[in-house]
Amino acid sequence: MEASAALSLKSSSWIGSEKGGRRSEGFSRFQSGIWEKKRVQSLGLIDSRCHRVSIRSGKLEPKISCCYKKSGGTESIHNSVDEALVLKRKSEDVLPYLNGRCIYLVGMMGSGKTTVGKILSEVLGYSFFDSDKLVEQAVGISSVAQIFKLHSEAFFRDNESEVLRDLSSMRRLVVATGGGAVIRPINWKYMKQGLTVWLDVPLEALARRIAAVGTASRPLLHQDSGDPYMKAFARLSALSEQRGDAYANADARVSLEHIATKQGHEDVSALTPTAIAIEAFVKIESFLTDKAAVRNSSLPSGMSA
Ligand SMILES: Nc1ncnc2c1ncn2[C@@H]1O[C@H](COP(=O)(O)OP(=O)(O)O)[C@@H](O)[C@H]1O
Ligand SMILES: O=C(O)C1=C[C@@H](OP(=O)(O)O)[C@@H](O)[C@H](O)C1
Repeated sequence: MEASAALSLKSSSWIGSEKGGRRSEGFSRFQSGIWEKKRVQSLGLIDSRCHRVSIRSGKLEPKISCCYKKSGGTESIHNSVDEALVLKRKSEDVLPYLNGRCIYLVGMMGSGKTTVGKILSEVLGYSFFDSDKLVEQAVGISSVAQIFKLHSEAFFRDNESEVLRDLSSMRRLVVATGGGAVIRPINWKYMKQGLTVWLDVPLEALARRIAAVGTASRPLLHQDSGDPYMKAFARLSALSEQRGDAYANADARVSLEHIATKQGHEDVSALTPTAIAIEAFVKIESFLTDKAAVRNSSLPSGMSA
């Protein structure tokens, strides 16, 4: 089945969980001395391995963590078998073009980088990293909010750049970056070693998601009082203004508004993370095949790269 056909399948609103690892429920953790792969869950038809590795002092330490949350331990994150199948098929289309290159997800806080990143990594058989978690591990402080409080945002940003630098020499990873990683040009140099994908989510939807889970883990949005939605919306708007076009540097843009229109939904909240992951593959494939076509067109006739 073509992705476009599957994207038009009826889907219901998706109710997810906060940043997987930020809450401990359903989050099992393993450590091992080798680059071990561990099957941690079964998502029906999909090979669902998910690994994380820690970086300390600029060195990669093979710490493997299972990072997918399924509330209640039984429900699948995929809306339907059809959706899961399309996802699998799209991943198989994209895999040869990716050729081991990493995928970096960029986007505002709450745009779904962690949620979608885990799905992409599982189906590709890539490892998953959350750059915020890697900074926490490198610094030895268990939350980004505490790092901001005990040190400063600049200290966090320096460590974030170091983490991205270390990741840039690796292959076969999906990385959920922090929402502010895009503001430093050096981070783009690191991320452009792989493929960058922008999850473009309307501010209203971001504010709704963040108001639902609270702002405790996101220091730039934290508020002591006031209506959670209104406060989150105001802060997100200001940040988005400051960041200008930074996200648009990404190689591929996944617009939730665009997917919702294609699927005939009025609101992006009807979209499942799997549908968003499928669109990410569509956009990645199109970027990579366009690039290959440009390369081939510059070769002498009869040759291909
Ligand atoms: N497609 C979606 N629809 C509704 N909520 C979502 C969707 N994707 C993620 N969420 C929820 O939004 C919040 C932020 O998602 P997360 O993946 O942690 O974003 P990020 O890593 O970009 O900050 C979480 O509570 C998550 O469950
Ligand atoms: O947008 C930002 O500046 C930030 C986003 C956060 O990551 P998420 O996008 O994963 O929430 C985290 O890195 C930090 O709180 C700063």
